[in-house]
Amino acid sequence: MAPTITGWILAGGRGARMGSVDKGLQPLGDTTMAGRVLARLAPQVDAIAINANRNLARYQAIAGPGVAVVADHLGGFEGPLAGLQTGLLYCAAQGGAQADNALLLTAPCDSPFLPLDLAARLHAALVEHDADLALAVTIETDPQAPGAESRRQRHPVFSLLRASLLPQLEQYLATGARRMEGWFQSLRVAEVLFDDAAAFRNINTLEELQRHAPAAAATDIATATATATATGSDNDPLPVDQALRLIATRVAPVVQTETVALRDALDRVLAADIISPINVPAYDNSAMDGYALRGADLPQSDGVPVTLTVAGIAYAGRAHGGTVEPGQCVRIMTGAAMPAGCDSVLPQELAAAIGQDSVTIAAGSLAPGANRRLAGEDLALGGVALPAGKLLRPADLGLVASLGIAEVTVRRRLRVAFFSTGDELRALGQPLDDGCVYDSNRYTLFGMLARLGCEVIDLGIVRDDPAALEAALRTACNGADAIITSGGVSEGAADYTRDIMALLGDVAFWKLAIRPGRPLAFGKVRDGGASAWLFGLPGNPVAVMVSFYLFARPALLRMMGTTAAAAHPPLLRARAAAAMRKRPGRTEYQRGIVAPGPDGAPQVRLTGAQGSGILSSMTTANCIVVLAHDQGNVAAGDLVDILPFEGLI
Ligand SMILES: Nc1nc2c(c(=O)[nH]1)N[C@H]1C(S)=C(S)[C@@H](COP(=O)(O)OP(=O)(O)OC[C@H]3O[C@@H](n4cnc5c(N)ncnc54)[C@H](O)[C@@H]3O)O[C@H]1N2
Ligand code: MOO
Ligand SMILES: [Mg+2]
Repeated sequence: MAPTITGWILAGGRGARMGSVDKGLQPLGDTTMAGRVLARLAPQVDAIAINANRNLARYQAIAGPGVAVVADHLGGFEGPLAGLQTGLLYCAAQGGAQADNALLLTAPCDSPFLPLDLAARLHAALVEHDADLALAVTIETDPQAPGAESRRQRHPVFSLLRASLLPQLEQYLATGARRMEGWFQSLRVAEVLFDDAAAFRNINTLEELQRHAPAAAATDIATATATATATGSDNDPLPVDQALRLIATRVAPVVQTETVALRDALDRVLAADIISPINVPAYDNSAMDGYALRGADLPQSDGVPVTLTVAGIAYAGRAHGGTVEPGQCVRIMTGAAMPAGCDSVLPQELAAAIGQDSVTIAAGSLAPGANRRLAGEDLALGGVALPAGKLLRPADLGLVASLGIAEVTVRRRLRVAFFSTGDELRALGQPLDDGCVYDSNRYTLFGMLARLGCEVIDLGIVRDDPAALEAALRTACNGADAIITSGGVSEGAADYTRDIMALLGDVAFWKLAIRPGRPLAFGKVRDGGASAWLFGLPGNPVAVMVSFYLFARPALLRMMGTTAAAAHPPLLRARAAAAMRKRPGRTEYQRGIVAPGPDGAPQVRLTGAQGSGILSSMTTANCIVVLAHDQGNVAAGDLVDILPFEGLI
């Protein structure tokens, strides 16, 4: 299960070095220090809250509704460790079923330049080292003494920790100790080195604040570059989970909603919980065709048979009006309301004898209460029938209909622009000149986007020409929420995508530790006031599909407003029919065909050559075999992970 990360902004200090002002409330650019930290942290986490000990109402105004502002559990400005404790208590209170998996990410309110990949990188380290806590580290050099030795600086207030540490922290606090680093000594701590020390700089004095205010507007761009430094290079490609995390922490659901007729809601994302206005079923009813009776009338388990008088008949939609007296029963059909007084139904085939107006029941043939469907047993009045974020499937339409609801509010459709790049590409209908290929990526992309229910904007083929590329991206920004391109992201002499994307926005280029799909660009591109998230996918036809499914699709689903669970379908296990070659140190996505093996359990074989230009392998396959980062060669008979292409729905 994916962890839930709660962002926790530490704003509970006295601000001693700022003349006791409330640091988080100091204006910075067009917002406040805390507002800025909130804006940078919120996209990285699942939930966020502010920890403040003064001016709670003003913090609430900055945070807006839905963001909690929480004062320290220990009163009296006891320092950041008390803030941490309050954060862990907050997680526990929110926790529910997720509690074991909950994480807290702290950041101080006076660090308006904090990295946009803070959560992603700390989380990756926490998992990799199976640590209790991950914290940020930078290398500091003294600007006054450039030649002097640099030192490692830990930033304990930028920590990601497991919410389950609360009892340990309470024990530590009970000793009277209050130092963060003191407590950390008892924990498994993973350090994460960030290149950009300036991102962690905090503002301590009013003079510093004045100095930084003008620069604040420019920091989005500066930190975009910091994000880009998490790039992964040829020698050190970025693992899949880090890239996914980075993407997930940045994109947010579209805000607009629309109300549509129930049938039009198929494959759309529910914008608000559907609360059941009725009980379903609305009344107790029979699950069987047979005889409704009083459980108390049934024979003792070792007793003699009982004969009941049939006092009437109940149909679905036509109830038996009267009350059933002891010794009586009612002939009843499936779905008919239970007559007053009855609590059990004898299926007719279980009757020992059926007479003209009587039924005989043998001992032990029925338990009291059997075959009665209770009012509200499917959906209870006032309960959440479907949660916001649900991608509506056929069953969901039926469920909503069972509540009598004819229209639902869904998020608006995502608008996705896409184009192919390459001088060698020819559109369908054109002659295939020497050295050219037909543009197939726009068709696979169209299909994949249409399946997601996106509004697609096809911008055609764009030449390997910087000006043409720039124009296409600018056009795409206007009117699209996301842009998908294929080709030109590698390092060939005609691969311009990277330069133009960087020119137009904040784009990270990665070499991913995967195959296929190594080069990938992700980020935001802008044109005037318009902007869109951009996925620059590699050109090879299999790479474009694999990188779409693995990276773009989950991000688009999140933008559509689905819950994280929907964005990542579960991997299943199948037995390898034959050996598979696999190099450790990268995740490999091989095309497979899964079918029942000799024992009936799923067995998978590869489609043959796995080159990333062999598109036919994608049409032959019915699944992707996912071979994990650290995994080596697979022997015949080993279990491997697979991602099936087709779901039932
Ligand atoms: N020196 C290096 N070369 C390459 C590397 C590398 O790391 N170092 N990575 C290789 C990998 S892996 C891939 S994938 C590709 C990615 O290249 P680009 O994104 O720059 O894509 P192009 O060069 O434009 O095209 C690659 C390939 O795909 C064909 N293609 C492109 N678009 C389409 C389309 N719409 N329909 C059909 N086929 C398409 C194109 O003709 C090329 O054959 O770079 C490797 N090189
Ligand atoms: O991404 Mo490339 O297709 O790995 O070959
Ligand atoms: Mg290329």
